[in-house]
Amino acid sequence: MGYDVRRAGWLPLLGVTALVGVACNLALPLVLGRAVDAVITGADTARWLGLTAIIIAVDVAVGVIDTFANTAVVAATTARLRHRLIRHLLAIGPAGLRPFDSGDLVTRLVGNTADAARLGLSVMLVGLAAITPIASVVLLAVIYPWLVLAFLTGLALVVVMLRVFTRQTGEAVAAYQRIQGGIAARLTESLAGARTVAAAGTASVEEHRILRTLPELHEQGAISWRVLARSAGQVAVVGPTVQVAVLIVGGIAMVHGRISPGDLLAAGQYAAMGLGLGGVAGLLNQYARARAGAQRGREVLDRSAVAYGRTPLPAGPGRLEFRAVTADVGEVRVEVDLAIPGGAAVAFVGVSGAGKSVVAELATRLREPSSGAILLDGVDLSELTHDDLRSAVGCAFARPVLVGRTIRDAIAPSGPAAAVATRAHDFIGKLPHAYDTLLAEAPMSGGERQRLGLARAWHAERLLVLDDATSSLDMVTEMQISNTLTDDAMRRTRLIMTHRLSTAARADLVVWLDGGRVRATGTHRVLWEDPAYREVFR
Ligand SMILES: Nc1ncnc2c1ncn2[C@@H]1O[C@H](COP(=O)(O)OP(=O)(O)OP(=O)(O)O)[C@@H](O)[C@H]1O
Repeated sequence: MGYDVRRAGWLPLLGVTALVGVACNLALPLVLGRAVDAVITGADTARWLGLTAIIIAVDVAVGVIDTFANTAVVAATTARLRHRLIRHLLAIGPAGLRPFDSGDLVTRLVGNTADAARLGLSVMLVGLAAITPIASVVLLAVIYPWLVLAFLTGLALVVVMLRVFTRQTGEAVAAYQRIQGGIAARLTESLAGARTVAAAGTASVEEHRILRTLPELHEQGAISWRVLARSAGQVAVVGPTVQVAVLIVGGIAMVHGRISPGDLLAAGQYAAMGLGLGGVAGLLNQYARARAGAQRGREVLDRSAVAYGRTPLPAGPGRLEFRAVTADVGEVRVEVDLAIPGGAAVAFVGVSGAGKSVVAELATRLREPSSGAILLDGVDLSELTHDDLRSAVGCAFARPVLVGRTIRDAIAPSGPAAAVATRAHDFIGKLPHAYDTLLAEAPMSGGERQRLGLARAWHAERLLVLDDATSSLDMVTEMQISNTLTDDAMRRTRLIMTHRLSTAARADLVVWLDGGRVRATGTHRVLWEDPAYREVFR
């Protein structure tokens, strides 16, 4: 998928207005020269002065349209890029996003998209900027061919300077954006752990850690400006020198009667316009920022989105099969070969790090297996359509992140009935606006958050996976939810990753994980005979 930032409704209009603007600028010296000659000779004065006025008026008009369209193009393109990036970010899934820091992603999405939105525009403007020097050469040749020689010498110098400028500025800008992303990443990390930082009293250490690359950021910013200033200075020296050379050649030609005073005036202006590439340095700087911003967006878009299949989920009891499944998680390999009967309540137990969460992610397709297949009622999860998979399978986590504005949003697509089943309804009823209470105005305990997380997952029609999702609940509430779970009225298949003995004891079946593998399966009562199994619950 490309990162096309050139498609925008206003861009063609901008191209036309910019082109008209360039044409006006190029025509003006010639027409002005004619007007001067007309004033000297007394012939056609009104015609040339009138034409001069028209050109100036058109130039002003396109300038106004240009400013408006410029803003419109950048705003519309920025919005489009942000939509596209957000859509893609959410489609990549947790596994694909792992290499990125969230703060860095925010920078890419907010700041870098605004830069990237100028890519099409700056490519067009840099392209149009080349018209003026080329046309100036042609027009100087039309006025008097020898003028071209003086002019080209200066132009060659300026082009070399701008090439050096483009390279240096591109490097500095890319480094600047990368360092900015790093600062944002550390800041988000720190904000997420604000409580830990406060408790440890390490705020100043954090401040230094977050901003430790500030000197490098400053250095890269300074390099960009130094490069820009140097180029502008060089162009400022070369420009007038070449203009003087053109005027000397032109002056001699005028003395010999080869060109008119008006021509000399026009030649002087073309020399200045053709070499007045100081503005191009600014454009190239904008182009470098846009390119670097687009590159950072492309890195995200290059990560492939989770692909869903086209197979609808057939009717079935919710039988879940792990067929020779392996999953490589960092250095660890999890291996599972297992068939879970439909409608069973299965507890997955094992010491910390045994692989319970990895199995939960695999069962809900939040992680892809490295090999093997996971089937729900005979269909590989990866072949199921998005809607069938997500309505059939739900997952609740130990530390749920509540998203949305209100409590109602946070448990959607489930509704109040799910909140009743997961014992969340009682505390929701005590909130000022019950289900319409804003999340920001509803301070919640860990257990209450877990109950909302459970309610959210409750919509699952066939497979419900609870990854330590009741670990913060008090004994009574946990027991109540366990009862609802073990006597599930919807007869769904339930995988319950747990450290709790009572949950394992109530399950139809226990899968004992050890070092990423299934060590044994059976009922809790039978497994309990094994001292090593009993050790898991110590
Ligand atoms: N993103 C990751 N990168 C590298 N290793 C990981 C990652 N996630 C998990 N692991 C490793 O995979 C193994 C299994 O982890 P998992 O979270 O599934 O254990 P768990 O049984 O759920 O533990 P707990 O009971 O503490 O939640 C562990 O060794 C863990 O360190």
